[in-house]
Amino acid sequence: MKDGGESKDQQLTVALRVRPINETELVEGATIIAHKVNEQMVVLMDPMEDPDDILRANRSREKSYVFDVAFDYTATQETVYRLTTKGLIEGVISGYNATVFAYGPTGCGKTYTMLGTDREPGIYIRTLNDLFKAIEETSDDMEYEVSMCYMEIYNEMIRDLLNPSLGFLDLREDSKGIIQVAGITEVSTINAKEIMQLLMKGNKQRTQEPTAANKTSSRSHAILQVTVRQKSRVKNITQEVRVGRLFMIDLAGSERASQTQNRGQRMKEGAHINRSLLALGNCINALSERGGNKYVNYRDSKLTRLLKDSLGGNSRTVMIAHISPASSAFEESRNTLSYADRAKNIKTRVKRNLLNVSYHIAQYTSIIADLRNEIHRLKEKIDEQGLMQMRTEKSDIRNIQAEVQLHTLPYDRYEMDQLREQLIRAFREQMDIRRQLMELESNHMEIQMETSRHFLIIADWEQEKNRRIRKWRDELRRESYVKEDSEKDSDTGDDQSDIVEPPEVTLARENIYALVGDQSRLRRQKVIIKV
Ligand SMILES: Nc1ncnc2c1ncn2[C@@H]1O[C@H](COP(=O)(O)OP(=O)(O)OP(=O)(O)O)[C@@H](O)[C@H]1O
Repeated sequence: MKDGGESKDQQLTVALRVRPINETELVEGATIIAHKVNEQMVVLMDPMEDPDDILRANRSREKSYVFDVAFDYTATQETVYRLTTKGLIEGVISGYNATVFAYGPTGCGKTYTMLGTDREPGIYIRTLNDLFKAIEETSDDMEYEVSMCYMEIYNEMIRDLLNPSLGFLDLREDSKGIIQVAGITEVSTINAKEIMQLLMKGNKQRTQEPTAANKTSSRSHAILQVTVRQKSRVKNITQEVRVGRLFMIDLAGSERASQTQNRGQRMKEGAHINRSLLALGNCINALSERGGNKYVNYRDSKLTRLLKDSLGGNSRTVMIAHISPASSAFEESRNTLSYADRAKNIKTRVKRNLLNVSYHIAQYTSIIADLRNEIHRLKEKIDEQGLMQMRTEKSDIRNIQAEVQLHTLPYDRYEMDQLREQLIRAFREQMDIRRQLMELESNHMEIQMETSRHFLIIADWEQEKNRRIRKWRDELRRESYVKEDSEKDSDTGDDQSDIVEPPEVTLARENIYALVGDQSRLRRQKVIIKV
């Protein structure tokens, strides 16, 4: 894998979604304390504020937070998707990495945003639908391979949600520094309905248990990873493969263990969930430090190891923070808001992932043969146009072919490099001939059109002149009947010398003369082009 050259700093995008207040909260007598003020701002009121408390009287009752985008209970799944994730798709199919993760306390709508329901599908399915559409639109020139895997991290262990029987899987770092889950099932279907079924089925495999805050609380972090490999259909010396990876993550609830009244197993989970989230928080803290000098420890948890590229490295990343609007959730909402607020300072450096796949020697030979044919065809075309014989003895292509025939496998690196260089030269020459030929053809056509236009002006004039002469003769004949003999002797005028050629016709004659000159110059230029 190498740098794609284009690399730029990118701020982590932070969105906030405030879900609708629910029945339980209303029954408990909660009031709404989180309000969306405009497209980016949310205000959180402190429900404990007592107007009679003199000590606190001077403190503000509310705190406002500004994010890249803010949603409240009126936002549809489509709007949330469009304003957070849709814009990442183009990058992913062009070889950039992207990550979207849902963060927030339990029961605040993370799974609703990411997976959604059959009737209100979330970000996963909308992204995949648009991704396949975008691929279809460009698949005339490009060849794509899409694969997906769906996993959970539960108690610091990784499980395959598409095939849980595989047991616990390990994280591995490959030679290019990319973190992979060893042995995970990769699916490569592009049927959106099938994918939704797979995800729904996979989500049922997620470790879910009721907590005091959510009846079907997801105790794990769920990760949907989509890999798009793209290569051009046009044959070239080196085949460039672009690899874009998209992570869509539904994190486990960020609540404190004590708040969900969890004991025993739930407490242990809480500790593990919090270990991952704590590590995530520490990474976010370190990354958001101005100046960026602080050491970032990704190795503290599986989640941060997997998200290393997404947070601090090569990825466009979107965080969607979730809160409840209820007064009973004030503490959690405030924590979530300040966590999300800090994340706004994170910058990532995005680069396109390029992979160069060199052709095998047999393919080089076949490219050389193709090139030879192409050059031969071009030479014939130039000959057809009445050009001189092309100088072929010195053709680089022949030298290349001679080289190829001379050497048999195995090729060492030096020889391969030389061949590659010669091929590139031959490509350039071929392009140059094409370009010159096209220019000549277009000049030739222009001259022909110009000449025809001038000939038309002259032909029109000749017609007009003949018409005038005929008219003059008719008049003369008529007059000769009625006029006396004496008059017959009088001056009849000079028929043709009276008809003066208009200046545009004279100009057309001059232009034709000049164009003939141009044509012979063009012919001389064509002669100069030699392969
Ligand atoms: N924007 C919303 N509109 C309508 N219903 C919502 C919305 N957000 C959440 N809900 C509902 O609230 C409940 C809890 O949401 P969800 O399961 O998505 O929370 P969660 O944050 O994923 O919780 P956990 O961390 O425990 O898994 C669900 O019944 C869900 O349908």
